[in-house]
Amino acid sequence: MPMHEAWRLNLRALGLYWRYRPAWFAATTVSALLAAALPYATIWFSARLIDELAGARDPARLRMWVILILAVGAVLGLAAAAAKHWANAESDTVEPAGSQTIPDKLLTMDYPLVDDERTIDATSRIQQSDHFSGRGQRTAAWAYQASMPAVFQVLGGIGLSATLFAAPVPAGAGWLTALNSPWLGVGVVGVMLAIVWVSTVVSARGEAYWDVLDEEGRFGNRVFRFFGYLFRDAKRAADLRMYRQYERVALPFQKANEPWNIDGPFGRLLYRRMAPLLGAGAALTSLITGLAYAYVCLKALGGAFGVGAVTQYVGAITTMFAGVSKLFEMGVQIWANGPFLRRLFAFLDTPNAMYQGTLTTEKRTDRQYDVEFRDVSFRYPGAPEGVWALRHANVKFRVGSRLAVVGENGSGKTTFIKLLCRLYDPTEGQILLNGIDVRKYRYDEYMRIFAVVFQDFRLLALPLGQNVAGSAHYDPARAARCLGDADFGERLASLPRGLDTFLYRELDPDGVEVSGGEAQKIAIARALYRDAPFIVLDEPTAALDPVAEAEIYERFDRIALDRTAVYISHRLSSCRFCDEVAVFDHGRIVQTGTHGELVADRSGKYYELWHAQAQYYA
Ligand SMILES: Nc1ncnc2c1ncn2[C@@H]1O[C@H](COP(=O)(O)OP(=O)(O)OP(=O)(O)O)[C@@H](O)[C@H]1O
Repeated sequence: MPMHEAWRLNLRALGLYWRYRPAWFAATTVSALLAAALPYATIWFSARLIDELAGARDPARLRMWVILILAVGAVLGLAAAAAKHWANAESDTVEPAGSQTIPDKLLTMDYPLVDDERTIDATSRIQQSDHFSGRGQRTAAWAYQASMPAVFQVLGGIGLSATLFAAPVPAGAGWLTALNSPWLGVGVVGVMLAIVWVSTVVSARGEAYWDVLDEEGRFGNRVFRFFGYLFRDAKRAADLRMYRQYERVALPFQKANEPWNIDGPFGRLLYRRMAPLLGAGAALTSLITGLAYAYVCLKALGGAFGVGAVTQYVGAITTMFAGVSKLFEMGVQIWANGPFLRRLFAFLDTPNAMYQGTLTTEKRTDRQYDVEFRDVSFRYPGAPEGVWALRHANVKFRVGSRLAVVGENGSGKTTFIKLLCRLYDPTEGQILLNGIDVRKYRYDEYMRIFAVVFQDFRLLALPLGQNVAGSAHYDPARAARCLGDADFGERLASLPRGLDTFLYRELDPDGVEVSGGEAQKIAIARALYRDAPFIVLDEPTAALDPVAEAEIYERFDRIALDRTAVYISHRLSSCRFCDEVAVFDHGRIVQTGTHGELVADRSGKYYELWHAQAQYYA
């Protein structure tokens, strides 16, 4: 990647931190300035002290230099420590900006993009680089942090060593007077710069391997992430034991796909190709100290300056060149970081394709929201041509009615719900709200019309009340009422801390482990608390025992009140409570009608499903 492109990307990455916390830049800069000033002050004052010792040895002046060395050292030391403390505190504060970038993007991405293979791959690679080599956003911050002291080191070094080249060797010093040639000074600096350059080029070759490693470890990292979480998930523990999943399935897979070990491709690259280059690059810079000593000592030998100045000049030159080589190294880091940032920004710049309308959704107390599917077809992104999850669906929801959606596995029921609440947009056809295409409404407002309990709903390891209300501040009486309506009232009464009881034990040792059915009731209560005009339950009773199921259905009319209710169920007996049933088969709505009408149609799908189920209960 061209250097200017790498710079642009790194500056853009710094912009992410700037937006989050400009004070971090100030703290880092001030801290770097003070940290660089301290050694130079010590070098300068020590040189004066040594000169005095080697010369007049005036006790008053010696005392003054000693006091100055101590005082300046103490003041600068304290100031540097305070600035470092400030900079560290700022770094801790700015750290979340680094880890929040991906979650922020994922939370605002179009839903279909979130589980897209490209998103999974991109986030996996970005996090892999971040954790493994620190490449990406954090390297940009780190390069800034490391460059600032180097800049001040170089400036201070120039200030303290400028007189070195000007100080002449007296005429009587024989061949050493040759050192007075300005070209020699230029030559010495030139050779030092050349050493830094060669060392930089060698290191750059080493650093370039990070990108190769990133590519090599691409799949291995996904394996690594999967296995990293495998054992931490307590919910997997039973399966792992029952089927000896780890020994029999996971371990062989892990072994076959593990690229990290020292003998694998990863180890070969990292230890045999990259490490020697980085080592050689670092070793080369030590030549600079040798050269500085040779030049300065020869000039001192010729009588250009006293012994005190030798310490000053050697100290100044080596510190300065350490700064120069650090700046070159940072240049390499910035360059090597470019491809990683390109991937990060390619991900962050992924455009949202779903149309975001501007119409506001009317707030109606009578809940008169007419929703209609008009010839809707849908194919999942990436699904092969001709594979439709939903085909030519036509449904008009009757306000305040109960619609049951039934059908075999994979017939398109959940897809239908996801389209209804606009997690996806139809591939063909339209969904209308009060006669207007739903795409034209503001997305957040449209979503507020629905309260959905998804099949794979998730609760948080936080207090029960907050789970139900979906908010840290809520109305406890309403939350308790909704839990009661969802048949969780008795269980709530048994909890000593009531609504304040934490669910699960991740965050509270006294948290309760709720059963699958209890979790489902809490999820239903959550949907009720939302008080949306549409309530949608995707297999609301799958995990409920028969008594609870009957309870829920009996109450359902009362619970749903004047809401339009849609629920998907595999237990067809529940359809008797509904005003209408839509039967799905291979992505098509093949029948609609009441339970009674559909059961009477002996040639229909519903009849087939009903009798298949009735057999089990006969
Ligand atoms: N995210 C997805 N990407 C690609 N295909 C999907 C995705 N989700 C579902 N499908 C496919 O779409 C079809 C319909 O799935 P859907 O989940 O709507 O069925 P369902 O009727 O709800 O099934 P079930 O009764 O098992 O819950 C299935 O063939 C499924 O494989």
